[in-house]
Amino acid sequence: MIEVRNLVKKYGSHMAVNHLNFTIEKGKIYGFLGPNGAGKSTTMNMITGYIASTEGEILIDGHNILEEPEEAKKKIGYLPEIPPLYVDMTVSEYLKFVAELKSIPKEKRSGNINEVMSTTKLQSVKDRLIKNLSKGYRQRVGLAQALLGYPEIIILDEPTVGLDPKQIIEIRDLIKSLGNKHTVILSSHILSEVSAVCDHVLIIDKGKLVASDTPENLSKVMAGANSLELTVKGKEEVIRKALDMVENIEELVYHQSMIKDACDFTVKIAGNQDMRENIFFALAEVKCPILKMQSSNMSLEEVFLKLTDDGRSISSEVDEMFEADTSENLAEDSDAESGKEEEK
Ligand SMILES: Nc1ncnc2c1ncn2[C@@H]1O[C@H](COP(=O)(O)OP(=O)(O)OP(=O)(O)O)[C@@H](O)[C@H]1O
Repeated sequence: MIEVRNLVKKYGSHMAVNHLNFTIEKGKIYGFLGPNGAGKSTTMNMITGYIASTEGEILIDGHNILEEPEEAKKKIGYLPEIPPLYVDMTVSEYLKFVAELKSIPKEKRSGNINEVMSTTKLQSVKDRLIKNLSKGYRQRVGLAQALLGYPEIIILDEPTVGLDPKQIIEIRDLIKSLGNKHTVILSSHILSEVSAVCDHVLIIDKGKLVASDTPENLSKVMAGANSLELTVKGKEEVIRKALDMVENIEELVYHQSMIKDACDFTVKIAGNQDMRENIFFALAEVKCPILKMQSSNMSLEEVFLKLTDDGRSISSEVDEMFEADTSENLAEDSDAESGKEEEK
């Protein structure tokens, strides 16, 4: 669907994007994760044809974004970090305007506008001026404009920044539902967002791709091995003997358990094999009940911190921003929803 080959963007001598290579497959939700200044927006702006690359190429369904921009851009709906809204228009006036800009045939415009307003739940505010809407609703208007024209690919740059927790959940649910019909690329520096929404994660740091995998695999691979924490009732020798018979177990480390007559073990498993069922049956056979079995993979947050130098400072920065935004937007939104806004 999207091929990014050897992509470079230089601002003077500063390398904002440093030889990126990746492929985006159809029908998945991709998370583009990285600290501030990692090069996420620059990459998205190149994929959508907003800015030109210094080197390399981007193919959208086989069309080079610089050589065949019309064909390539038709396939993309883009919500930039700051949505390009005309705030003196009403929601429906603005969407009509965008539909015209996107050259959607006249007879299809109102049908398509109604559809995207229904997807983004904008009907109740369709005659409001955009400048009088809360941040959450403005973001939905931005999403609606990206969805007009049925683009196959939807690119969203930090779509939940500045929203309150309720709005964040709504926008995330909306993004998940978009994944049924579209290929979605979502940039974010919020780790929980990426693991909650995305099928695949690309981690970028200082313009370079440092990881590309599913959130689950990233956690496993970074942990060095796939391992389980077990608490089992029974004698250490009996449990050991039973687990020794299970294939793919590389290492068995005993720990004293806090629970009476039980033993704790860390079990390291080869590769990405899921051995939980085999372990269950092996221990059932020797009548040693499992009291706890838990995967001890790294969280995506730990992976991110390990892969990027300044991950830790970024996370706390995000938390602080999030707290500040929350109170501000809750006030703003309660106005919008209770209909206290006056249109000027
Ligand atoms: N127009 C520009 N001129 C010069 N430098 C730029 C320009 N745009 C971006 N940069 C630099 O390129 C690097 C990547 O910026 P970019 O905005 O792509 O990062 P980002 O990952 O999207 O960060 P953020 O999450 O803060 O938006 C940064 O060092 C930034 O300062």
